[in-house]
Amino acid sequence: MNQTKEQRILNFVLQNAVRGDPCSVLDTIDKYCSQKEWAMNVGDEKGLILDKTVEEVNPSVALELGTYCGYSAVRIARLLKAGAYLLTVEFNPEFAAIAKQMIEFAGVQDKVKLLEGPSEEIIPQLKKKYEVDTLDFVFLDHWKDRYTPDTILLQECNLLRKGSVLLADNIIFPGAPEFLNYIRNNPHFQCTNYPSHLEYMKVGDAMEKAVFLG
Ligand SMILES: CCc1ncnc2c1ncn2[C@@H]1O[C@H](/C=C/CNC(=O)c2cc(-c3ccc(F)cc3)cc(O)c2O)[C@@H](O)[C@H]1O
Ligand SMILES: [Mg+2]
Repeated sequence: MNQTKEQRILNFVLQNAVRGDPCSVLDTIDKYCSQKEWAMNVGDEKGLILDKTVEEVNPSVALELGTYCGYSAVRIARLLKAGAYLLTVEFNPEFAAIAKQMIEFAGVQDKVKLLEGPSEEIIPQLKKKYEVDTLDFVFLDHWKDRYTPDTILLQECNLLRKGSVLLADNIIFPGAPEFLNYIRNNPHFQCTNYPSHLEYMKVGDAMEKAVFLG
């Protein structure tokens, strides 16, 4: 049975990256996906915007929607302080299995909890089942038409507090126009746009930061 692209990416990491070294895992994925097979990781250029935002927020509890192969989970987890952790949500079992191995190989498994299932089911469970009080940082990188309903759900579940930071990928390409309209016209959020490029391509893209004002 021939391999999937995601399995090829994982195998390339297992054979070429340094076990326990998150930066080497990120560099190896970026090398494979820029030279051999494109894949929808946030990538090295937008990854720097993600890094800066995570460092600025310095979250104790972070949430990621859309784990995929685990690239941004490794990217975020490597920057978390002692005792801080990332909850990452993925509903495709194959991708979840790949991401789990990627996270473990990078050595950040103690900081990452991979939650398998659709975000609309997981988000309402975060307080009771996963003992979350509020979220300091949320990275949105799943289906683009889910950004708005999940942002509304996070508010309904009282998971955001004054100063919680959302960062959304792909504002330009593939685009999240409905989310952009929602969040920029919402008086409870202070938005900032970060122009960049689509991962591994010369196509324009951007990330949007939205700080919850309470
Ligand atoms: C039900 C809610 C829900 N709950 C839990 N997990 C969920 C979920 N909805 C989705 N997932 C998982 O998240 C990942 C999907 C991510 C979706 N991302 C893009 O579509 C995207 C596309 C391009 C691009 C494509 C083609 C181009 F030509 C150019 C650019 C670039 C990018 O950076 C992109 O992020 C997968 O693992 C899903 O299984
Ligand atoms: Mg993306």
